[in-house]
Amino acid sequence: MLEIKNVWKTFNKGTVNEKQALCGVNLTLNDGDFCTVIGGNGAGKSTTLNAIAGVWPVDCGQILIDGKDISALPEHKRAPYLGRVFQDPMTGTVADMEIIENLAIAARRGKKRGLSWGVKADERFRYRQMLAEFDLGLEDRMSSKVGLLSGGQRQAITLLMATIKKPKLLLLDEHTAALDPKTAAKVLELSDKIIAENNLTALMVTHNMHDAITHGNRLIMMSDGKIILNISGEEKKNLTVEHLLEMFEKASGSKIENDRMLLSKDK
Ligand SMILES: Nc1ncnc2c1ncn2[C@@H]1O[C@H](COP(=O)(O)OP(=O)(O)OP(=O)(O)O)[C@@H](O)[C@H]1O
Repeated sequence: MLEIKNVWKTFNKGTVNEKQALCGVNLTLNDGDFCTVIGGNGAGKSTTLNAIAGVWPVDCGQILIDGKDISALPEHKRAPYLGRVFQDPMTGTVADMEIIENLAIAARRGKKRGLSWGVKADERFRYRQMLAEFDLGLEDRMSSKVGLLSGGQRQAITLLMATIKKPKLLLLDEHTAALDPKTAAKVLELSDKIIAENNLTALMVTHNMHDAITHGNRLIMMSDGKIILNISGEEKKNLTVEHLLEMFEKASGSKIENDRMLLSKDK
């Protein structure tokens, strides 16, 4: 489904700030794989997601979705394949618009404005049902402006917007990191549910080792722009934080230096 083949990315080439952020990344995800991505500070996790989304061109290598090479496509032409949720709850939604308007915009992504732009009763009913499943009371607030919602509620709406058109690939970039632990757990539960119910393929960057272990069927660990661990199947199911730390130290030859990751290891 997703194939990343020998992708390299250098920032600020030829300057004192030159940084080789991706060094020959290779990754294949099958349909329905839910892969968590963990690693130290500056390991290349967000850069990998940006490379897939086409935020900038990569130096070399290929990115394929369902066998189609999207490496040369600009960001807006990759958007139909992708759904993305960022860390900041403010980024995915339009604060001044109602919940229902935000959802309607997401559902019409890629379509030309026309007579069908108004929200019909059956569409309203569908959104109401989707929101009711979240169990956050949002189904009774469909006409509320999104700016009035809490960070967790807003992130739940962003998640729904990112998946409403069933993207080929869902990119979650530390999407619960700005939330309090209880809300983060709720948004993760919603993410699991949406991914499973729609059989989505997903990549989720997290600094929380416990979350990386307990969610998804795959786990990759990055260090210095490379994937140093790629775990799946029974090995993923039986993984513990201690084991993961040991494997990281063995594979990278160093101790983990990401404070946030270490802080989250006992949760
Ligand atoms: N647009 C950019 N311009 C210059 N350097 C960048 C850019 N984006 C990322 N980098 C650098 O590339 C390296 C990898 O960054 P990236 O954001 O992918 O790390 P990360 O694994 O997501 O880390 P963190 O957990 O700290 O967010 C870092 O050294 C970062 O400073």
